[in-house]
Amino acid sequence: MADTILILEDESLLGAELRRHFQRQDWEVCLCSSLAEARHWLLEQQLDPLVVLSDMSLGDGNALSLLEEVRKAQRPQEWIFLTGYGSIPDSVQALRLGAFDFLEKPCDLGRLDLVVQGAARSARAQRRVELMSSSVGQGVDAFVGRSEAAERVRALLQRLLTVPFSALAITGETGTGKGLVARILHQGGLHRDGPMVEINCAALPKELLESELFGHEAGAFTGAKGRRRGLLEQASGGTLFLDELGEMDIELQAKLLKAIEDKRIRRLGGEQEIQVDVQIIAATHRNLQQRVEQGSFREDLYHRLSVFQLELPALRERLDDIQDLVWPLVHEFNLKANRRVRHIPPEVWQRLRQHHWPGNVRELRNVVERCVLLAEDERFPLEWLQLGKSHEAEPVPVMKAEVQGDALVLPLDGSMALDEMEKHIIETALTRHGNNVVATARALGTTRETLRYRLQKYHIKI
Ligand SMILES: Nc1ncnc2c1ncn2[C@@H]1O[C@H](COP(=O)(O)OP(=O)(O)OP(=O)(O)O)[C@@H](O)[C@H]1O
Repeated sequence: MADTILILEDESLLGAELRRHFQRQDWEVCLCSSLAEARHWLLEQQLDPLVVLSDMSLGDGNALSLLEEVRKAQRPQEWIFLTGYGSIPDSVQALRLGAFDFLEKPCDLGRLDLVVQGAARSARAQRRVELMSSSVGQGVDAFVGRSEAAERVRALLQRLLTVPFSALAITGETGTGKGLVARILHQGGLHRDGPMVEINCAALPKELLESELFGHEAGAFTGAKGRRRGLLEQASGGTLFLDELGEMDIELQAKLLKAIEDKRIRRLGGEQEIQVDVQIIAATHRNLQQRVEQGSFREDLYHRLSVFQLELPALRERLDDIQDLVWPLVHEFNLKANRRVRHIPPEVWQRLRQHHWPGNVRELRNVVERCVLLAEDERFPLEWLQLGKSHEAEPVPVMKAEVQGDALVLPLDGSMALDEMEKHIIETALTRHGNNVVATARALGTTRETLRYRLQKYHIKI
C-alpha cells in the first residue's frame, strides 16, 4: 500500500506541481489549500499521512497552530515546512514543536526529495516502536490464552479499562498474572497518564507500611527526619498497586478504606488533609472472604474492593492456554540465550498438560527458561522438564520439609504455601540458633526488626 503525503500549499501552481511530483514517486497525495481543509482531513476524517509537507503562512492562519493540534491527536508522522524568505523565527518555533525540517522557497526538488525520504524513514521507525510497545505489555492481549477462561478475563479487562473505578481487587493463586493484569489496567485505563506505584504489603512491618503509604511530617516518629510524601500522594493521578493486600494489618486496612472513600489523606504527624486522586488496584492470593470470616480482613474494605473484582484462573484450569504461552516464551529465551529451539515433541506437550502447575504461569516460565537454556539443538529437551509425576496420573508422594546438614529442603510440589515455608524457615533457624533473635536474623540475612515482625505475624513464640 502506498504511503500518504499531505501537501498544504495555497499557491495553486506550486501545489499542483508538488502533487504531480510525489504521485510519480508512488505517494498517495492529499493536496489541501487551506488550514481548514487540512484540519478537516487530519482531525475529522482521521487521515493518517506519514509525511506532511506544509507552507508556513496560509490564507487562514499559520500552520504551526495546526501542527500543535495534530501532535496531540495523531500517530507518529513527520512535518516539513516550506517557508518564505526571512521567516527564521517561525522555523525555529517549528523545530521546537517537533517538525522534521524546513526548506526555504523556492526549493530544489532533489533536495526536497532527500528531506521527504528522511522524514518518511523517521516516521516509519517511530510507528514500528509504537506498534511494539503497544503489543508488549499494553492492551488486554498481553494476557495470553485461547481458553474460555482467558477470554473471559480479557473481556472483563476491556470493560474495566473504560470504567473510572477507585478501587479494584485481583485475586488468584501465585503466578496467575495478577501483576500483569494490574499493569494492563493501568497502562490502558483512564489513569494511564499518571504514575503507577507498587508496594508489596507483606514485605514491611505495619508501622513502616503505614508511613510508606501515607507519608509523614518531620519528627512524626523517632527517625522521621524530613517530610516525606507517601505512596498514595506519589501515585496521585495514577495507580497504586497494593500487592499481597491480604497480609495488611487490620488497623491499617481501616485507614486505607477511609483514604479510598474520602479521597483525602493525612500524613503521619500532619494536620492538613491532602487530596489524592488515585485508583487502587489490590492483589492477593488469599481468599478474602475466608479472611473476613476469620476476622483478619475487614468486611467493609472487602465489600469496597469487591465492587470490581477480577478472579484469575489457575493454569491447571485452562490447559488449552499452555501452547499459546509456551511459544512466545521459547522465542523470548531463544533470543536471550542465543538458542534455536524450534521443535517441541508431542511428549513434552503431554507432560506440560499433565502437570498440576502450583506456581502457574510463573512456574511455566521458569520451566521453559530452564529447558531452552539447556537445549543442545532445535529440540525442546524433555529430560529437563523435571516436572515430577502428574497429579492426575498417580498420586505424588507427599514430600516433607527436612533439614539436611546446613541446608533446609522444601517441597515445591504445591503442598506447602509460601507463608508456611517462611514460617518453617524461621522456626528452623531459631532452633539452630538457640532462639537468639540477633543470631537468627543474621543467619537469615535480615534485620532484627523484620524478624520480630515475622515472629509476630506467624505467632511464633520464643
Ligand atoms: N495470561 C498470561 N499471559 C502472559 N503472561 C502471563 C500470563 N499470566 C502470567 N503471565 C506471566 O507470568 C509471570 C507471573 O505473573 P505475575 O507476576 O503477574 O503473577 P502474580 O499473580 O502477580 O504472582 P504473585 O501472586 O506471586 O505475585 C509474569 O512473567 C507474567 O508476565
